[in-house]
Amino acid sequence: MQPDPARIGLVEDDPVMGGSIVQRLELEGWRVTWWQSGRDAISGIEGLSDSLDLVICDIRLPDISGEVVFSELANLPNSPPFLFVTGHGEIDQAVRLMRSGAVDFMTKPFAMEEFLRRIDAGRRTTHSQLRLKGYFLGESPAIQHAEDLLRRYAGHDLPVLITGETGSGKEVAARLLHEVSPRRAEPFIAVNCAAIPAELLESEIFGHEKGAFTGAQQRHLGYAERAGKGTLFLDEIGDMPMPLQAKLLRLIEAGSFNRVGGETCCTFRARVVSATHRDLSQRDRPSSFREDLYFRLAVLPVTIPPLRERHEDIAWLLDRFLENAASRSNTRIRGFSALAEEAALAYPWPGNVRELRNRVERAVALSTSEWIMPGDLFPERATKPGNAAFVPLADVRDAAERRQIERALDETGGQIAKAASLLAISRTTLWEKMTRLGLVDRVRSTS
Ligand SMILES: Nc1ncnc2c1ncn2[C@@H]1O[C@H](COP(=O)(O)OP(=O)(O)OP(=O)(O)O)[C@@H](O)[C@H]1O
Repeated sequence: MQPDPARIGLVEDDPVMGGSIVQRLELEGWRVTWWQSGRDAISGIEGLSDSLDLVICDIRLPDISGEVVFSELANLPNSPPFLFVTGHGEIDQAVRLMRSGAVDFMTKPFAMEEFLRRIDAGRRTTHSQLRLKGYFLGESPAIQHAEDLLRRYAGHDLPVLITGETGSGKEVAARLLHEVSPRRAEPFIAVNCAAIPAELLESEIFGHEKGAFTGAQQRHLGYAERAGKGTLFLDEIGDMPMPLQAKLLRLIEAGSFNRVGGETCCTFRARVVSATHRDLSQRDRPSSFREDLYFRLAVLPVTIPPLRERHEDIAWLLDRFLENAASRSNTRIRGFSALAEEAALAYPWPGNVRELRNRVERAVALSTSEWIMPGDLFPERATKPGNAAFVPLADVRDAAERRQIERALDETGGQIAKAASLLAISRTTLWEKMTRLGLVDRVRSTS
């Protein structure tokens, strides 16, 4: 199944289950170390942590729970990824563990082929390969954390709720989730619940039979049916009218629905992924949103942070959208001026990524020089001084210094002496700045 033999740790107290897992994994060519209690596993894994590619851990153990094993080992410098094996009643706990960093979970009973596939996907080598390929959503630790979660959620059929401000990239995240899931060859159907008039939404989602209402001249298949075995993405779910919420709950819980005016019960096979810019959690949920539906939709939650909380992505997105816009037009623009970049880093981006994309596209269309200037990105500032939001000057300087240092280190393959010379500062000054800005990991050689 895989070229290199993996080293797997197994924490399972049931001798029959444990024995058969060990036998099967060894047949696959993997080396397995088996512990039958949580305490034995903690001391065993501590000693082997570096060399284990994955730990498969039962949640219910005779002495302590698998959750305690995981949390006690989580702080090891090179702690291995954990795949949990759970009973049906423990899904909530498994989901909580995934949110705190476990790589995956399987519910008993499971098919061995699927189990092997999950082990192969979750083990450490695959993860480092994934890292090497880079992330799709951005460069900041915050967005990479969200992307890691989405990739972990991809192998499951449970509903996912994506929360984030308008324009932050919730639909992009939903599409990524679909693309990395086993459903990728099936349809991805996106429905914006806020954009469709309430009286049409039911027949748009569930379809209708001929004659169901005036004007229904033929049978119409709704989004739920057209999604097939793919993904049904319900955007702005917080705007779904109350009467439809009950029908949606049935769609998810029973896996079935009726077309409007129809008697036949249709089977629903798609995965539901929904998104909202509102906080639908218990604390702030509007009374117009059903609590039971919220819990059903949010089994696997993920938050897309606003752009102002992920500065590292601003420069990355600027370059990406500039490249896109430039490839579509016959532009002679070579890039962003340092001042334009600083202005972008200092701006709070209330409209998030969508606003950044629009501003770059407009700047490319209107700029008259080879380098995009602050006024191209923020033309309104020229006419409305004082309108722009302010951030501390020190933050602007740090962001600009970080970006230039990162560029110099990239250019020199992480060699501090050469980078210092490119930046026309001493090695000591560069080192001090890198320490302050948290960039010391980028250094390869201090020669
Ligand atoms: N990580 C990203 N990489 C590239 N483009 C992105 C990224 N995130 C968002 N975008 C772009 O930003 C715009 C808004 O993204 P998207 O529609 O996914 O946001 P949203 O949160 O779903 O918005 P809304 O709340 O309005 O539904 C789109 O043009 C999208 O292509």
